[in-house]
Amino acid sequence: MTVELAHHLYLLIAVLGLALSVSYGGQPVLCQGAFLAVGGFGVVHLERAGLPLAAATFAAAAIAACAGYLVGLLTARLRGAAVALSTWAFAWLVYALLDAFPAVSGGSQGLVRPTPARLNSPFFGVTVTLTPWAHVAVAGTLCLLSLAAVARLTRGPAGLDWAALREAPALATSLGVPVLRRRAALFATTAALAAVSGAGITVLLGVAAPSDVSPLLSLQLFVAALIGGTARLWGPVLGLLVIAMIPPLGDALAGAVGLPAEASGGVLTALALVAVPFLREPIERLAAQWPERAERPREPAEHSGESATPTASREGVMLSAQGLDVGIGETDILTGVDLEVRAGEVHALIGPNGSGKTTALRALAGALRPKGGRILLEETDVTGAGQFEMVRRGVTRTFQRTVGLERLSPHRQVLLGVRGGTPVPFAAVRHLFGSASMQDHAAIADREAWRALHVTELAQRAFDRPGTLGAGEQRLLQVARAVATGAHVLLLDEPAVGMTGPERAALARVLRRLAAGGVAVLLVEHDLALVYGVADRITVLDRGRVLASGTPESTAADPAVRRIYLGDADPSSTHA
Ligand SMILES: Nc1ncnc2c1ncn2[C@@H]1O[C@H](COP(=O)(O)OP(=O)(O)OP(=O)(O)O)[C@@H](O)[C@H]1O
Repeated sequence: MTVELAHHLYLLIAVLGLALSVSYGGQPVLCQGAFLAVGGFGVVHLERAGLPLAAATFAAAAIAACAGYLVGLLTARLRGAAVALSTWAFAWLVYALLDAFPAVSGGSQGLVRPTPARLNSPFFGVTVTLTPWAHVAVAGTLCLLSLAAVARLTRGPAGLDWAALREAPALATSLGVPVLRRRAALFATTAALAAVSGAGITVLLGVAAPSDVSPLLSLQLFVAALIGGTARLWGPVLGLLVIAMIPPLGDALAGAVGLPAEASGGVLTALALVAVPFLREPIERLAAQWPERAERPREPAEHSGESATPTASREGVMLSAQGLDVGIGETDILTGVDLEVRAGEVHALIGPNGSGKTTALRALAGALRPKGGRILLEETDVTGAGQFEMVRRGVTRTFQRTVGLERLSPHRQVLLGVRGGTPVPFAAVRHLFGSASMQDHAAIADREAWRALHVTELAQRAFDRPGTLGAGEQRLLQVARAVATGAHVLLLDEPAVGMTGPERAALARVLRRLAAGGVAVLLVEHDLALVYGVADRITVLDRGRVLASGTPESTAADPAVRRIYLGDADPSSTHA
């Protein structure tokens, strides 16, 4: 009974680790058993090589972390079923390798090590005999430490990344968060915790056997992580309780219908997997009642006012496209587009549906690689630089559709923008250990967030539940997140969609305020009354080519614009 309890607590460590990738990384990882194997077999081999138990466990976890990081990088671009299949294949590969190399795995009997184990502390000269109760204490402490670490990380910079990875990876990328590396780092942590779990179980049972780390175990751990897939800390605990029920239920089933125990365990795991969507929905509904908690910082006094605008430090042309050709697949979308966006100006990009405005924005933001032409940021050629690089250089875009992070307060969402725009090395680890310098960084990030909230007139809503924000406020929040990256160039895709009249007026004020602060704003918009009310310069696109470009007056008077695009009406009085 005590051994079983310790066994389950060790497994809980693996489930907690897996929940990081599944719930936070949004990746259905099906190879946790393989990393348990790294820990289980690794610790025996490393001990045989002369390492003390604690060092052997640490080294096995480090090896698993490296392997996890690699697998994480390989699978980070994949989504959904592709991740599940590739990690499932990895689980089988490791299982097959254990079978193929009995020198490593000890064959079907496994590798035996002496039990009970002893832990020697070189510092205090203490020796602890790892009896089953000692294992319960060790495993329980590790579980509590893992839970506490995850809880602390969730409230810090890592929590922001995780929320974005889980709910809106495309948004995270557009804000400069390195999504692939973050997923790989989560995967590495997942693998390291599995290895600790595997090492603990091997030491507890005195044997590491291939049959104990089969792909079925990976599936069971996945089900456990999935049941609590709402990224709540109690989720994995609940999941493990379900998993703990499988062996006794499997035995009962085996007895009742005469199935082999292994097969009935598999049947029950499959049933649990099928039941997960039905279990998850009520759990998620319950979890959604509590938005993610974070420290609720007070607004710094010097930023509680209208005057909070970006600093006007640059002038002249900030971003320009020269003869830009962009295609998607075989289709040419933009041909020879020239465009100049100046510091301190709102430059509107207008044109009929499908004329290529969003495509131009995506290319300028680094989300699409142009087929021809150049993109210059001030004097620097940035053609082909990716989104990540462009955000670092001060160019950020918003999306045409509203993308929200439903569990993060507006303040935290804006902090995500700050985090993407001005990354702090090893921020998550430094936050975890309460580094003093991290507190300074946090204070700076907080000031930036408040600045962005004030510029966009959202400061009053900073801590409200995102779901209570109106459609227009959600659009402004998109702008606020982009502003928070510290962008000198903002590429805004139809920010007025869904806005009421007063909200449009607020948006116009926000755009003028940003320009007055020195930001170069490229505004894609169909609301021509708004455009002609705020723009300093207008470029009209038609079928992927520039039809006209100049001041609002000159484009409004341009016969080609009137005739071809606006049907002879005066564009400045038109709502499209
Ligand atoms: N992923 C894609 N694959 C193929 N064609 C695409 C893709 N995205 C856009 N297009 C095509 O490129 C053209 C330009 O689209 P784009 O969204 O840039 O236009 P737009 O001017 O922003 O339109 P709207 O005002 O309706 O948003 C359209 O004909 C569209 O069908």
